[in-house]
Amino acid sequence: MYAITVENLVKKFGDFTAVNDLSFEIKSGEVFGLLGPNGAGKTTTMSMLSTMLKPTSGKASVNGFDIRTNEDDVRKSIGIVFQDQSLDEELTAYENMDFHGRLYRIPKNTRQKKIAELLKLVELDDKKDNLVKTYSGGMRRRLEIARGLLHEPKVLFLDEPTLGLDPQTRNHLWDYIAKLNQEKGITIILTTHYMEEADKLCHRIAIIDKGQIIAMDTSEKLKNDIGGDVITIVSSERDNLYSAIKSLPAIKNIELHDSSITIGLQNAEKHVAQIVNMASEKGILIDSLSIHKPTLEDVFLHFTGRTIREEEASTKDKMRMMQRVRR
Ligand SMILES: Nc1ncnc2c1ncn2[C@@H]1O[C@H](COP(=O)(O)OP(=O)(O)OP(=O)(O)O)[C@@H](O)[C@H]1O
Repeated sequence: MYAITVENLVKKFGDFTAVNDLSFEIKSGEVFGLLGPNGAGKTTTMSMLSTMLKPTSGKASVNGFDIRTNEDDVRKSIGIVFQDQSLDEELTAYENMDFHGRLYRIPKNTRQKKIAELLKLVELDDKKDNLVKTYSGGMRRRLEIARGLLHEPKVLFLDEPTLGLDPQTRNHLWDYIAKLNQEKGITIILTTHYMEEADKLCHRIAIIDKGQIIAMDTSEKLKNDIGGDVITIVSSERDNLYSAIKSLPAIKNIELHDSSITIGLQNAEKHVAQIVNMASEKGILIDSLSIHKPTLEDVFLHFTGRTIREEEASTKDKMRMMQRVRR
């Protein structure tokens, strides 16, 4: 049983293709992640699936409802927590929840019961009468998630759920999201540019770049596919080194980057001496060498030749956080 099916989805803004022929399925009860750098097309995809944006072409259904012809039913069956904060700062947490419940026409008794239950779930019940403007970033996100669940959606959309939060708060929020999925069986689709977040939370991950899915699987499988280990070598003579070692039989894949060479292979410790010896026989200097288990960053690098560039992302985080504070 699929919660979401997407077939050849495309979104163009003028001549620019932001989402380019995406196809995937999400099973009921799954936590599915769209991982990619800024501008990859993640938010645009989520906006189309949640009916906030019309696709240029392609098809998708959410909880069995067509996103093009059955917008109301899609909306009623999903909860959304998007990047830009939409809480009313001048209201308390309870009032924010209550307002949302009224919008969805949830009867008073049920509403009161659900609000109490959800505020407890996200551990905000003792702060329910405090104004949201006194809340920290992490508390606000938890409240947004609780609010998104008030009308009992089957699918929850989380767009960059931990954007701009400190690592401790981020960890805390991951626990809530995992708990929601396990205890309530809610299907979750989330976007992130934090590899650790995708790794920790998602049953399956679609790595997206320039509007296209470049790889999709479980985190473990994606990492295994590029070799059991990764050796990263930094050398000013990396072109020569690349030519010298590229045909070694143990090497599963080898890539040349701006400042390094990455090698995917099994049992790296067995082969590292051979690589170093070949370099020294040719008089090639190695500046540094490291061995590690593949990460999702290695997977991204493997498919795109680039890194997800956390630094750039964090500049954007800061800008967004400043916008939030100003509101
Ligand atoms: N309304 C719009 N008009 C024109 N271009 C747009 C519009 N919305 C998004 N884009 C462009 O589409 C591309 C994908 O944007 P999108 O927001 O989906 O990326 P993203 O992967 O979610 O990254 P981010 O986390 O930065 O939002 C970007 O190049 C963006 O500039």
